[in-house]
Amino acid sequence: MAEPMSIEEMRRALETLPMWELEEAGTAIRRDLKFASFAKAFAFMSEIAITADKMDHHPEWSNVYNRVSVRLTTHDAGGLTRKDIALAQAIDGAAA
Ligand SMILES: C[C@H](O)[C@H](O)[C@H]1CNC2=NC(N)=NC(=O)C2=N1
Repeated sequence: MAEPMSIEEMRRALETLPMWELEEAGTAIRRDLKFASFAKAFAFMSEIAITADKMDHHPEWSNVYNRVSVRLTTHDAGGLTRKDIALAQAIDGAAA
């Protein structure tokens, strides 16, 4: 099981993810995305759903029309782990 990250490790990882906000408790990160259309938002979610399932690491997310809100945390570890950072990087890559 992935271990929660140390504060220092988290700080360094988040420097590479400027679009993500760390929740106050320090146990999850969030990013809000906006797309040109519902179809584009849904295509993004479909792509990430496949990636996340391959990684066996799944986002908490919601979609309203062309917006997608994503929250990443590792439930098994009760906090942020390298798995969340890897999924955030995949999400940034798909949204670019
Ligand atoms: C059994 C399975 O590997 C686990 O339940 C995985 C599935 N996806 C997961 N996703 C997230 N975000 N956190 C987890 O702890 C987690 N655990």
